[in-house]
Amino acid sequence: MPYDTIEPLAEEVSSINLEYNYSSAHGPRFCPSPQESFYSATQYIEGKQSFTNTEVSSVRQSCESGEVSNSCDFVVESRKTNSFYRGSSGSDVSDESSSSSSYGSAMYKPHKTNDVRWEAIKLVRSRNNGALELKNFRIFKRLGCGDIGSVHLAELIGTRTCFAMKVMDKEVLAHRKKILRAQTEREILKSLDHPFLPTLYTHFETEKFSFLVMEFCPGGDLHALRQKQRGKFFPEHAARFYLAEVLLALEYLHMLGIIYRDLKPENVLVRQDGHIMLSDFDLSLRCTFSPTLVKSSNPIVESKSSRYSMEPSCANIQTTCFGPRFLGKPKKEKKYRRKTDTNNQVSPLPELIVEPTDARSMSFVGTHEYLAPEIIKGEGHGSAVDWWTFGVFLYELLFGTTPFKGQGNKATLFNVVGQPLRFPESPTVSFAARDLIRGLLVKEPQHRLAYRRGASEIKQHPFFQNVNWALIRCTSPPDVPEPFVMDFDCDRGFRAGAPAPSVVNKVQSGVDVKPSDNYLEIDFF
Ligand SMILES: Nc1ncnc2c1ncn2[C@@H]1O[C@H](COP(=O)(O)OP(=O)(O)OP(=O)(O)O)[C@@H](O)[C@H]1O
Repeated sequence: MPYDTIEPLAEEVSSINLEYNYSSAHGPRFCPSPQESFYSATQYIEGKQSFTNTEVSSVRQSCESGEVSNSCDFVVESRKTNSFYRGSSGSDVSDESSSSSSYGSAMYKPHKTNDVRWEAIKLVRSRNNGALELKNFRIFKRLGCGDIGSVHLAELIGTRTCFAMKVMDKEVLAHRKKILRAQTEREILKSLDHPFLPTLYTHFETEKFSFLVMEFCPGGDLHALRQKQRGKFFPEHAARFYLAEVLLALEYLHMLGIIYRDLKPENVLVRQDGHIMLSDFDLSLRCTFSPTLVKSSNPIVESKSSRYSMEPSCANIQTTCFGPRFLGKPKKEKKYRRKTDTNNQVSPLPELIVEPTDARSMSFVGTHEYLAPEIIKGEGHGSAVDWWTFGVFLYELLFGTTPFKGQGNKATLFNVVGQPLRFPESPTVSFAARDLIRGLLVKEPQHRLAYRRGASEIKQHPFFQNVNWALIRCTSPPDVPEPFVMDFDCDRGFRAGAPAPSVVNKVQSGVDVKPSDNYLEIDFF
C-alpha cells in the first residue's frame, strides 16, 4: 500500500472515541491510533530509504495516513505526556543496545561523539561483553511520571555518570494498544542528533519492562521555570532565547520528516547549562518528504516537477543550524563547489523547502489549549500544527497563560476554532512579539506564518532580529540551574549488585516496591 499517497478521509474523524485518562491543567492530550503509528512508521522507513538514495523523486510532499480508528485514544493529561514502549516477545532480558544498530548509534551522532556519557557506556559495555543491562544501573529518585511509564534518575554504576531512565510496563502498553506508538517514539529518539534534542544512549528490556536510557536534564521544565518567574511569565529576552532554541529543534525534526505535535512548556526541559532539550515524542508523526526547490540558481532546473540531486542545493541551505545527517556528503559537496568555481559564476543561492509542509494526518492529537484549529475541525493537518503550537507557546511564555483557554475543555476547543486572538493589557509585550504571535496563530493553516517555507520564515521575523542562529549554543541562557550534585557514594538508590534486598532484583521480579525514603520511589513497579 502506498502510504505516502493516502489521502485523509474526513468522515473518519467523526469516529474518534474520546477516552479520558488524566485531568489536566492544560486540557487533555490526544493520542493517535495504533494504525497511525503503523502507517507513519512505514513511511518513515520509506523516507529514510529515499534519503539514503539522496535523490529527490518529486517535489510533492508525501501524505500521512488519514486513518483514525474507532479506538483512537483521547488521553487526558495534565500538561503531562504519555510514553509507551514496544513490548518484547521474548521473556529474557533483551539488550537491544548490544545489537549492532543501537551499539553503533554513536556513529550516527557526530555531534555527540565526545559526550562523556558515550564514553561511560562504552566502558561498561567493554566490561560486559558488549551488553548493557538493568544490573549496570543504580536507580535513584523518580524524576516524573507519564501516563504509563515513569522516568528515574540513574547512574551507570562505576562511571559517575547520570542518565534519565524511562521505564514502561510492557503489559500495560499491550493492554492499551500503545506498543506501536512507543516504538515510534523510540525510533525517533534513536534518529536524533541535535543539541536541543535528547540523546538515546541505549534501550533494553526485561520480561516485564522496557527501558530507555536518555540524557538527564537537571533543570526541570519550562512550565516549572515559568512558575518561578515574577508574574509567572518570562521577560521577552528570555522567551526569545527559549523560542529560538525550540525553533531550531522543530526545524531539525521537520527536516527529518517528523512533525512534533506536542509543543508545550512541560515538554521543554532545561539542561545543566541552561540550554533546552525538547522531550517526549510519543505523539510525533513521521512522514516522508521530498525537498521542494522553490528557487534555483539554475533556471533550467527550476521546475516544479524536475528531479534533482540534493547535494548541491544542500550545500547552500542558509537557515539551518544543523543539517540532518543524510544531507552530509562532503565529497560531492566539494565537487559541486569546484564546478561552480570553475565556471566562475556568481549565482543566486537556490532555495529549498526541506520540511514536510504538505504532510497530512487526520489524528486528533495534542493538548487542548495547544490544539491547532485544523486538528479540532478534523480537516487534516501537517507540519503547520507545530507553528500553531509555537505561537501558543510564545504567548504562554510572555503572558503566563494560553490564548484560548476556556472554562472547560469544550470551551477551550470552541475558542481555538472560533474566537479571535486577543492580548491581555499586561504585561507589556513588544509589537514584534505580538506580530509574530499573530502570524502564527492564524486559524487557516495555509495563511499561517511558516506554512510555505517552514522555520526560515519565522527566523526572518523581526522578533528574532538579533539572534545569531549559528551561534545560539554559545549564547548565555537566561537561567542556569543550580549545579546538580549527585552523591554517587551514598548507599541509597536501587543498585542491582547491592546486597539483598536489592531493589533492582525486586524490579526484575516485578514485586511492588514501596518507598522507604526519599530515594526509593519506584512504586511504579
Ligand atoms: N531526560 C530527562 N531529564 C530529566 N527529567 C526528565 C527527563 N525526561 C523526563 N523527565 C521528567 O519526567 C517526567 C515524566 O516524563 P515522561 O516522558 O515519562 O512523561 P511525560 O513527558 O509526562 O509523558 P509521556 O509519558 O508521554 O512521555 C517529565 O515530566 C519530566 O519532568
